[in-house]
Amino acid sequence: MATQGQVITCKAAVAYEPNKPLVIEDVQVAPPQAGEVRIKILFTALCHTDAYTWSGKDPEGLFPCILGHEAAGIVESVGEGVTEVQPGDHVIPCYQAECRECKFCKSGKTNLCGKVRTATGAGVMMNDRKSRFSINGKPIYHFMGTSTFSQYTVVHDVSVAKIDPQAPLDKVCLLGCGVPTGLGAVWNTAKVEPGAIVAIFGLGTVGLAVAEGAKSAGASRIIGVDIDSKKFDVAKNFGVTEFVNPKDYDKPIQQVLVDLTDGGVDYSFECIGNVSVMRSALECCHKGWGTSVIIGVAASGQEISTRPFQLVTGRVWKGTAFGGFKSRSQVPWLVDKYMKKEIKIDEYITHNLTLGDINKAFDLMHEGGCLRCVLKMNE
Ligand SMILES: NC(=O)C1=CN([C@@H]2O[C@H](COP(=O)(O)OP(=O)(O)OC[C@H]3O[C@@H](n4cnc5c(N)ncnc54)[C@H](O)[C@@H]3O)[C@@H](O)[C@H]2O)C=CC1
Ligand SMILES: N[C@@H](CCC(=O)N[C@@H](CSC=O)C(=O)NCC(=O)O)C(=O)O
Ligand SMILES: [Zn+2]
Ligand SMILES: [Zn+2]
Repeated sequence: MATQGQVITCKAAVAYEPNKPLVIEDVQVAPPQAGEVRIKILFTALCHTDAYTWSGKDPEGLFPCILGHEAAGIVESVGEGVTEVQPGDHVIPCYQAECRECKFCKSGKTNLCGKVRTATGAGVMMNDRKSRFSINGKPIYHFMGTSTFSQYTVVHDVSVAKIDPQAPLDKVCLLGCGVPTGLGAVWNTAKVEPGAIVAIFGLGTVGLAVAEGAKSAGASRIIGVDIDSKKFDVAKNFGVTEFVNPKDYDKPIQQVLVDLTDGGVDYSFECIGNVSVMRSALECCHKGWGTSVIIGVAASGQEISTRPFQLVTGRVWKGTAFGGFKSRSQVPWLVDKYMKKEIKIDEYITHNLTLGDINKAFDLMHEGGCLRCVLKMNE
């Protein structure tokens, strides 16, 4: 193939500084080294975690960088020793790696993987602790080990899920982050059982995927909590059965939920990234067994708190990354579930734009009507 082993120059959206508009640049993408894969990204969506890092509030945020982590594409070339994918394979880059060899992967207790995490947190590749992206010789940092706001990216081989080539890449790109996170928070982390009462704080893509997961798990009541009442209509289509807007009440929202549910919910999910709401989500849980799962990402310096008595009396506080899914093993399974119409994806896509419109896409994200905006990379 003509580009194998060559530097590729392509378009990418570069974040030079926190909160300054992204700039579409000609970026040089070096060939993959041993254990690395270069991917032609065809579609990427935007996630709120991209906006979070761009805001400057992420302690791991490095600039200049190429953000993006919810995407799909085709393998362009592979480095030495890469055996599980080859050029032409359809893939989803996975910010949560799965090496199957490290202490985390072998524990059977977590989907976190330790193999490349220090490198991805430092915006570089593990082999030489350098970036594969540059502009006229000046390095540009990677982000989350994925950097999908580029027409080509280089990732570690442990961060690539090979998927059904029949799957539409403009849809299954969403399986790179938000939808699996919500579904997995219910199925893997909380393990919601039939009949359970569930409260969901925040009805964006992640919260709606929690609702979808809770409905399929057989929850009897799914209570959506959001300060934007416009979210309620769309949330019904994902399984939410009741709605509560904290702005409509004078008392703390946890008390409202305890009163509505004869003592509290069985499971709650925080899908916002607000530490005060995280407290409410824990404290609306039923004494003795209620479990609250933190999904939202809170800014650097933020801390959670509650009276220890809340835990002494049986409530459980948990968190989840990528919904507890093992990425390389289970993303292909999620793609298959979508192909069999067992999970939704299309319904989360409210906007379609191109890479050149990326700043507009971020503006849309901050407006209430946008769930996921998918960018076509090659226009
Ligand atoms: N743990 C993980 O693996 C992952 C975490 N995330 C995080 O999950 C969070 C949610 O992501 P999205 O659904 O994409 O965000 P989103 O911004 O689309 O949704 C958040 C929702 O919360 C609502 N909201 C805001 N403040 C509120 C309040 N005080 N009370 C009630 N509702 C409130 C908003 O109206 C909105 O509907 C983000 O923090 C994101 O960074 C996202 C993906 C993976
Ligand atoms: N660098 C951030 C980390 C934020 C975070 O918790 N990220 C989630 C994924 S959010 C996706 O949209 C995650 O998987 N965390 C586990 C991990 O290993 O990063 C910060 O420090 O706040
Ligand atoms: Zn994300
Ligand atoms: Zn591992």
